This record gives sequence, C-alpha cells and structure tokens, in this order.
Amino acid sequence: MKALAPFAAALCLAALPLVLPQYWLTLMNFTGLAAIVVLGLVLLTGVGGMTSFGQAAFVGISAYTTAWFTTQAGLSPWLTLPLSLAVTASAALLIGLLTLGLRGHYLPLSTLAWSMALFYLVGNLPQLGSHDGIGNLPPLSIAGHVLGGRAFTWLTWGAVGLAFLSARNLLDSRTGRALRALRGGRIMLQAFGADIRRLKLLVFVHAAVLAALSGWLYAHMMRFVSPTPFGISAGIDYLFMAVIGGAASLWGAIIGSGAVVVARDLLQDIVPGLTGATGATELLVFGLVVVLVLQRAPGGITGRFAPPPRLPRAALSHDATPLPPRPAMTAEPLLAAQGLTRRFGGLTAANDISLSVEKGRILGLIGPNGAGKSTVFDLLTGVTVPDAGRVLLAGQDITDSKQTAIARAGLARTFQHTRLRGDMTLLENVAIGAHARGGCGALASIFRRDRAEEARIFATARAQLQRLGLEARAEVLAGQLSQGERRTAEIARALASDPTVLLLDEPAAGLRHAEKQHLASLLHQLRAEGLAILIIEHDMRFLLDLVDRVVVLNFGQQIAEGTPDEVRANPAVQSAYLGEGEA
Ligand SMILES: Nc1ncnc2c1ncn2[C@@H]1O[C@H](COP(=O)(O)OP(=O)(O)OP(=O)(O)O)[C@@H](O)[C@H]1O
Repeated sequence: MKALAPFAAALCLAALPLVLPQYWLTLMNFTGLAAIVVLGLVLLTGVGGMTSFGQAAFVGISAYTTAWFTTQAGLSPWLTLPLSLAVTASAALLIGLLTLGLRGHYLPLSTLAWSMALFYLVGNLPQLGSHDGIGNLPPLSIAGHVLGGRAFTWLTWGAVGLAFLSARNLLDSRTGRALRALRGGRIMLQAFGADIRRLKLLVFVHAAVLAALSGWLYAHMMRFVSPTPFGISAGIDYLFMAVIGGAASLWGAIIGSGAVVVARDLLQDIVPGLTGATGATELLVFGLVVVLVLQRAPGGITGRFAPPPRLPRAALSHDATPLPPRPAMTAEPLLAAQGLTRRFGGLTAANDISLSVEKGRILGLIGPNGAGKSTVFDLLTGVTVPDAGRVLLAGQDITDSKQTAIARAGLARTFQHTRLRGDMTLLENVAIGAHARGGCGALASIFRRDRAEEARIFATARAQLQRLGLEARAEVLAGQLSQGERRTAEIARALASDPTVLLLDEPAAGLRHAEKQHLASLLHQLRAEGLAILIIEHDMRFLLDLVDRVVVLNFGQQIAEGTPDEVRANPAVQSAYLGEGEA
C-alpha cells in the first residue's frame, strides 16, 4: 500500500491539469520550472553545503542558448535541448573548476560575483538583444501540434519527475553517501579515498544541468528571453524556495517552490487591495511570511513531517556477497617511516621519527599530550606533508601522495574524535569505508546501474558490523550510538576498506573495562589475520598488554623504541611519561 502512494500522487498530479483553470495551470507551470532548479539546489546547498546564489544564471545560459540557436540558426527546440544542457554544463564545469576550491563565505560570494557578471554581460551584448532580449522563440511542438496549455504543464511536470528521480537516485548511491557526508566530513571522506574536488564539481554540474532543463522549458513557454528573470533576485528566490521547503529535502524542493510561487502571486493580488498602498508592499509581507515560516519551522515545511531516515533497499538484501578482497601485499615492512620531520613555525612537532610495522604485528605509539603522535598519523596518512623524511607503504614511496591515493593503496585509519555522520545510519556510515572499493560513478547511479555493486558494498559493511558484534545496531542513527559503539563503528568503517595497514587513534578512549577487553580480543584477531596495526593509546596497561613493540615520543623527539618490557624499563620513558608506579 505504502509503495503505491507515489504512483497515486503522480496520477493525481497528472489529472490536475484536466480540472484546473488556466490561472492555476500557469502557477503550476511556474512551480514546476522552479522546482527543477530547486531540486539541484537541494543537492548542492541543502545536502552538499555549497550555497549558491547563481542557479538563475544557469537557467539563463540555457534559455539564451536555445533562444539564439532557434531564432538565429533556425534549429528545432528539440535539437537545442541537448545543446542548451551541454553549454550550461560546460559553463558550470569551468566556473566550478575556478571557484569550488573556495572555502567558507567565499564560495557563496563567488556565485554572486559570477552571476552578476553574466547578467551584465548578456545585458550589454547586442548579439543577444542587450536588455531587450530575444523574442519570437518557436513554441514546443510535436508533429505540428503545439504543446501549449495542459500539454505544456504535463511536459513540465514530467521534467520535474525526471529531475526528482535523478536527484533521488544520486543521493541513494555511493556518490550520494559521500555527498551527504561532505558537510564537515572532508578529512574523513578523503581518508576513505573519496575525491572531494570531483564530488563537488559533479554536484555543481548536476545542479546546473537541472537549472538548464528549466531554462529551456522556460524559454519556450515564454517564447521570449531577457536578462531580468535570470538575475540575482531570482537566484535568491530559488534559495528561499529550498529553505522554505526544507533545504535538504527533495519533496521540500517541490513544496517550497509551490508555496513561494503561489504565496507571491496571491499576495500580489491581495495586499495592495487591503492596504490601499501602491508599490511593492507585497514584497514586504512576503518577506515577513518567510521570516515567520523559518522561525516556526527552521527545517522548512517538510522538516516537521520528515520520516526517520531508513536504510536504502540495496542495504536490505541479505543475499549479496561482500566485495572481493584486495590482492595481498607482500613487501615488508608493510608500513615504514624514515626520518619524518614536521615543523609548525618555530615548533618541531615531529623530529626525525622512524618506525616500521610488519604484517601481523601491532606497534604502539605513545607519548604525553602534545608529544607529536597525531602529527605522525597525519604525516603517514597524507593529511600533512613532511618537511623531511619518507613514508613507504609495502615498499612504495607515498610521502607526497594525496590522502585519497594513500587510502586507496590500503591504509585505513580511525579518528581520535570519532567522525561518524550522526544523521546517517550506522550501516551507511560503515559503507563509506568501502567507498574506494566501488567503481560505479554518478551517471550509473542516476540510471540505477549501480544496484548490484551497492548491495555488495552494504554486504561488506554488514559483514564488518557482524564481525564486531554491532549488526543489531545497523539501522540505528550513528548519533544515537554510545561512545563505545561509536569507537567500534570507526573500526568497522576502517575495516570495510579492506586495509593492509590499520591506524587506530586512541580506540579505547571512553570505553568501559569490558569494552576494552572486547577491543583487545578484536585487535588480536586482526593481527592474526595478518593486518599491520599502528595504535596511539593513552591507556598504558591496555596498550602494553596488546602490542608487539612500542615507539615513545616526547616533545616531538623519538626517545625510545622496543618491546613493552624494554619500554617499561627505560628510565627516559619513565621520567617522561609513565611514572614509576605505572611502569
Ligand atoms: N596544525 C598545527 N599548527 C600548529 N601547531 C600544531 C599543529 N598541529 C599540531 N601542532 C602542535 O604540535 C605539537 C604536537 O601535537 P600533536 O597533536 O601531534 O600531539 P599529540 O601527541 O597527538 O597530543 P595529544 O595526545 O594531546 O593528542 C603540539 O604542540 C601541537 O600544539
């Protein structure tokens, strides 16, 4: 019954144009055209965290492309559709390459800048009709029948349906998981081999292509284009619609567009009649309504009714087999650091550090607070580059490799402060660990050609949860897990990448005694399976009982290396860190 609901809704929507008068058909058209743009904005801003005021400019690029080619070159609008999409996508690619590296407020500001630049450029180009625009565009027609009235509404809403499906399918995929984790999760994603730059560019272009689809429809609905509807205020309107609907919700894109289009039109009629004032009083009232909605429902209209997140269908299949393991690495030691040095200004956080970990061995890295342990981890995983020294992974020099490449080569890590996505289920969090093991791209996801791989990724994640005794919690949101479960989940996510070398940053912090014992037996098991493990841990008793060898740091210097017994007996270590009693 529940599965039939979307079909029933689609059928009702399809029947609406049969009964609605022309006035409402026009509002429906404008809602549909806006919704297509806002769906892209939900992906880009609501989910991906990249605020853009520039979507209207992409609508404009597409509208102008089809206007010019249909009126000046005499092409059919059906031919200019792919052309408009391609021109807009290319423009987005270029703009994205230039601006997506910007951080913080600079990115939204850059969207203001380039969309204004385009606005003035088009307004001053006589070839594009300057501020007067281009008129007499041909209407859309099939076999001589013009698609006007209801037919155009159906076409527009068919496009909304396609845009919705493309966005939904993208979100429900390997790429979509990374996108959902992008906000504040850059370092974690890179640690599992996700290419952030590519991901951002992909969403930016996807949102621009949706805007282009809307622009093409708009141009042939109005049969006239001029710069005004594609300016900054339209860009801000689209953002309003997304926020009012619920910025991270696809349904919110449609509802928010409808709410804004209809409210604005009604207020335009009602407010001047009530107040007797001329001028843009309705804009003032509209602004107040927006503020009120956002105050009452900060998550937008849909935020109040959002169902709890649930697992995608691919995650429910219990038949799929986990992904194949990577070929075993044989070169020993599996991980080696030689003379690693890293300075921050006048401070040498790590000075000439050398260590190595072999297959089936656990190496401990200890030292008081600020000794340089995390710095060494960052150097090994490519988060920072050393000022001197080398890092070798199974004999391969990875010193200057990017974090993504190092992760793909087989080195996985956990974080001192757990980096799970609280709003995603535990299983999806762990599936992010297997990101680099999947090969399906965004297009395959949009066309649902990734289902078999997705099922295998989830089977891989589930197998790791099973191994760590967390399978029963697979569907729980990570934000609801206990500290112990979160630590274990971090390890499960790292194991989902099928690593050769595992780096654990304080995995026992915050664990109770029984949980620590469970962790110790798990790490023994991983060692027996041949993993090379490097572990930072403040709990000395736990660490020294666990590891084969220990490296001790103090003020960035390597002051000792040896077996736990040798380190316990080392006077320099005792005075620097352990204290007589504990040693
Ligand atoms: N990005 C940075 N910029 C400047 N100084 C830094 C940076 N990262 C680390 N440091 C400094 O380097 C030193 C070593 O820090 P690091 O975090 O590696 O120590 P740690 O042994 O991991 O400490 P803890 O056990 O508290 O996590 C500290 O003095 C720290 O303040």
